[in-house]
Amino acid sequence: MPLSPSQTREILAQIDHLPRKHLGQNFLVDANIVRKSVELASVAATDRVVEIGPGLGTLTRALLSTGAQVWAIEHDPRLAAYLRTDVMPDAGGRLHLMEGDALDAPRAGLATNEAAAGFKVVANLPYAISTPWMDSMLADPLPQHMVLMLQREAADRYAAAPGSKQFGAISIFLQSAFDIAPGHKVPAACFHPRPDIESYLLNLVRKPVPYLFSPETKRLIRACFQQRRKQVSSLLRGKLPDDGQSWISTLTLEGLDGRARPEAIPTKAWQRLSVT
Ligand SMILES: C[S@@+](CC[C@H](N)C(=O)[O-])C[C@H]1O[C@@H](n2cnc3c(N)ncnc32)[C@H](O)[C@@H]1O
Repeated sequence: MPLSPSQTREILAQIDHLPRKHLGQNFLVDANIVRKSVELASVAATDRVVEIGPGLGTLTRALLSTGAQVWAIEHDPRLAAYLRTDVMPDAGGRLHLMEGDALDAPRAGLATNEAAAGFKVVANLPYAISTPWMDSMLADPLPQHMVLMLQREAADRYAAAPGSKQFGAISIFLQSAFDIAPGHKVPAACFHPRPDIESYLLNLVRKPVPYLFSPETKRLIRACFQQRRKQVSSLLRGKLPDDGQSWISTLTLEGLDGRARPEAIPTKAWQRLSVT
């Protein structure tokens, strides 16, 4: 059973720990959401699962109870010490815990050759790192499935459709590699302490043929969205050998032309842009 709010408060008192806001320490205290996270990712005994920020191990224990192998990375030394003494001994050698920053080890120490054989990510992400961490996950080998607790605003940006204000570079990169399956709204009452924002459980399934952008193309797309009110023809002037004219001419496939603003251009069209 996941930790209740009072058990969470008790453990935090025992280890003399005050939740740290800058590390996004809002611990899950809702059994239903913990169960849903594991179920949405269909975690099974044969799976390798990466967890970012295991905290007090609520989600970690639920993942381990399926029989899966779990690779987890925790930045807070006091929480990492608690996990080593209180969660690891019950894990039968299936919890591979790292202490450190997930931005330095986005797959929590899961080796590339093992990741290539298939892995999933299930995590209640620390909000401050969600976008840079996500960006680093959008590389080979991609996870088969990710179920991520996110700030509602971030989830809306990741899932945004062209034409909306939230549509940006990260929406394009993510939606080129993953399909967005139904997720869940998560109220603040599911966490201790309660965050002052709404959360969302985002459910991402790797596409049968995922598309990954090169780092150079990513940089160019990001630069375009930094001036999202400008037309693409002026944004690309001087940035590509032909000022982007050959790519711009393909926008007619979408009924668009060089006057289009970045947010109006659909993901498929951005995939035709390539910086070499
Ligand atoms: C939202 S809490 C989730 C805790 C736990 N998984 C749960 O659901 O109750 C985020 C966790 O990520 C940890 N964290 C914050 N920044 C981190 C980083 N850069 N790398 C790894 N862990 C981080 C925090 O210390 C905290 O334990």
